[in-house]
Amino acid sequence: MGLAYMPGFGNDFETESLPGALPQGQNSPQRAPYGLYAEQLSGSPFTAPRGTNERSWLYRIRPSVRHTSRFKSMSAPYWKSAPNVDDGDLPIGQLRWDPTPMPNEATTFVHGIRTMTTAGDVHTQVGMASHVYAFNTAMEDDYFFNADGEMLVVPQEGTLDLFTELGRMAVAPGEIAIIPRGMMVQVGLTDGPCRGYICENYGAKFTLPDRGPIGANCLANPRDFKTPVAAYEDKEKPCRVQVKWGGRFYETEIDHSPLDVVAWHGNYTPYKYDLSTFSPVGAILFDHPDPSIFTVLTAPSGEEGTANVDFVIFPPRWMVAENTFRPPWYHRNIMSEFMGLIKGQYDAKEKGFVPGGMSLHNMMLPHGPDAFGFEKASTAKLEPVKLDETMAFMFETRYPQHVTSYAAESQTLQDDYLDCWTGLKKRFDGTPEGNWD
Ligand SMILES: O=C(O)Cc1cc(O)ccc1O
Ligand SMILES: [Fe+2]
Repeated sequence: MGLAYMPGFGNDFETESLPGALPQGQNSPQRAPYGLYAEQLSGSPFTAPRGTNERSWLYRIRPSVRHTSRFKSMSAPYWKSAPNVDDGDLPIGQLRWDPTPMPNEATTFVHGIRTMTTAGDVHTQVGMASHVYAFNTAMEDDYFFNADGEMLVVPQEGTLDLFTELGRMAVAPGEIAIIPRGMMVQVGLTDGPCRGYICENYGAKFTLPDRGPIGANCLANPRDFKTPVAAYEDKEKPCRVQVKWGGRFYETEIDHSPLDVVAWHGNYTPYKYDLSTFSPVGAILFDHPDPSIFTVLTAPSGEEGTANVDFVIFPPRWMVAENTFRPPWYHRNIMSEFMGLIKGQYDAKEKGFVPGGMSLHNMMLPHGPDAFGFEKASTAKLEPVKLDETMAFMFETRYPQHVTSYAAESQTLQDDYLDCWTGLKKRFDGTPEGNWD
């Protein structure tokens, strides 16, 4: 697929797939070019301050009100929303899962989503959900939008073809994509079955974190975010629009494709980002910094420095710190940490946490390197070491993450996760050196 993208984060873009399709100098001409309908998609209240005001103007073959009528409920039993109170008494402990198996039957993206955790309350636009997806079949005449939140998609296997209202993106493992709240999408695949993770963000949109004293460069740079150019289909045949709204699912039949936006302008857009363009900043003399230095995107909660959810990565990097225990320290955290592994190994858990797997270290629950990792890092010669061919990530939220019954009862849940810490011996023997035998 030779797809084209426009660079920049939060830019005001304009794009047309037919010459002259985009009105110039105004949004609502009496008649839009090509007989298109003008429609505004508001991603923020009209009155939001400039810095967070987001909307796009879409010029489309039919207005989307022609795409959304007579909804009937649809079943998507594994996609849960917060508060997920029906699932009863579920484990709070440190949890870890093996990779979700690929489905055996034909499964599309929407039906291949399994919720692992939910946090906050979808009805008040607070919190998030962590999902896995595994699917093997392209959506043909099905289209989907999620009114409950934006979706941060983190592929682990297989390249996604995300055909959104504003254009088309190919998103491979090592890249991420954002599908804005309310934006129509059709998900296809290009190179076999797909698996990955989704952060469904019910709250304020993801944005770039401030860099503070780091300055004007490094971490995720705005130019590396890519928004698709306009693309449309003029398809007249029976189709379905599937909707997630208020934690429930609905479906409606229509007689044409809703991906009929010929031109658009604005700043409420889907985008993708290649994680290898993240320029990490880290410890160049001693100690292990807080993982917030690796924040790619942050979704604020309204309380300063307290994210509704952060998306943090652990990319390839050099470890050079002197006289330092280099892996993550032992930790208890008011924030809740859901982690996944896209490829390679994670330095706190060389075994057991595998690509496609997941872990959950919930609010105030202790965690840290396993016994093997502790031993190794405590005795290693501290030369410069490159952690290479690796990419782990974390969805870190201020709200406790409640596991779903699917996650708690899954065959992939590791019963023996806690054992990874049992080998942590008492080293204290009253001498300043401690006992390292
Ligand atoms: O592995 C984790 O739990 C994530 C994590 C990484 C790190 O470098 C420091 C703290 C932390 O919680
Ligand atoms: Fe942690």
